[in-house]
Amino acid sequence: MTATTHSFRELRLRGVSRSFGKAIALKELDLTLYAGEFVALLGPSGCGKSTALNCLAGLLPLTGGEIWKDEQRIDTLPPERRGFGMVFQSYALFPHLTIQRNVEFGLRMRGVRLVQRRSRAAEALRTVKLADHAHKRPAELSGGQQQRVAIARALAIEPDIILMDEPLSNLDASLRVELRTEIKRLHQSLGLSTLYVTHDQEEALSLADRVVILRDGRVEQSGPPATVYSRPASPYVAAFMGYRNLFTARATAAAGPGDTVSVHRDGYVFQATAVAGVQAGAEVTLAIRPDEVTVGEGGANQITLATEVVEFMGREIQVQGRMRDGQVLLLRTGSDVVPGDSVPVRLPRERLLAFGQVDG
Ligand SMILES: Nc1ncnc2c1ncn2[C@@H]1O[C@H](COP(=O)(O)OP(=O)(O)OP(=O)(O)O)[C@@H](O)[C@H]1O
Repeated sequence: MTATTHSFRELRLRGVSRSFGKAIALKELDLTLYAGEFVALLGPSGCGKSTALNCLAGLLPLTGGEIWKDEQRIDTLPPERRGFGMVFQSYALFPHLTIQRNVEFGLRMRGVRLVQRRSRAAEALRTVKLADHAHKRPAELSGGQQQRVAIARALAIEPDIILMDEPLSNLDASLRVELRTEIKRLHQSLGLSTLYVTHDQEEALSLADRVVILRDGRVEQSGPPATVYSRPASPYVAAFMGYRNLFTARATAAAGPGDTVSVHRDGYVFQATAVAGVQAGAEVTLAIRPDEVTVGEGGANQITLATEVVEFMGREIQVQGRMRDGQVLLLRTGSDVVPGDSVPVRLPRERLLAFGQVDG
């Protein structure tokens, strides 16, 4: 298949809400997808990701808000007229149909004639490198191959946008990584606009041009992978981005966004980087990733860690220890550390983030 010519500029969710009785799954969600973009909707279970995708696809009616594709309002259209291809966690293939017929299915529903159907399905199967399996039935393929069939089926209808809901979740670890690369390759070669739902930060960061983190049915942060990874906007996003060390301290002076802020905690004084403005005397949450904590003497933010648990991780080890005041700290290092050691470690100022305590 050749690179997509986009038939729209932007898809816009405006104040989209969805409730189930008293439970609010989406709260006035605003979200824009630009043509050609790969956007990952990321968040923990229950934050509203699937609801957002299903509202978009027309599988769930909205209880508030609107969805627009350029100047066309589409939340009032039936699913098949919205121009989306869908890929689900469960491959949702028909077991009694051949792979070829499964891929043709959406085209048949749209009244595409047999000859054209055949050639478009064959082309989609070539794109996902499954042309040789066209005559087989789903049960004869691996999980990863079945999901590629589902992707081919979505591609065959030549959608404006592909919606993917946790497409890799049913696969084992090695297949997951393999198909992730395949999805990235398809996006790079076809330039298809994609909205991809996942709870896996690594998947979101590796695939997407832009990551949107949802919290309780609202956008908590939206930005390029490198930004949400190194500059999370809140402790909630930080926790999701692998900042496994989160603990409180108190600011000794006010600081603006990006400034160095001095904080103290139980006899320790740390220099940290303020993510947003911090008031003097305010409680802050400090966040640092285990792989940013360094072992060794020297420099500011030096503490001694009483090590408790050491886990072998391949190139590195993960160490769990306690600070003098009992606070648990995780680090990753190539140094030789054993349980029961007293190890000097440093929390580099530029990687130790301080969040004002607005949302816990
Ligand atoms: N059919 C339903 N009836 C009642 N509540 C629902 C229904 N579907 C979703 N919810 C609720 O809406 C909220 C958002 O659910 P949703 O499935 O969108 O979350 P999610 O982020 O996709 O989570 P998961 O990854 O577990 O699917 C949750 O609190 C959920 O319990």
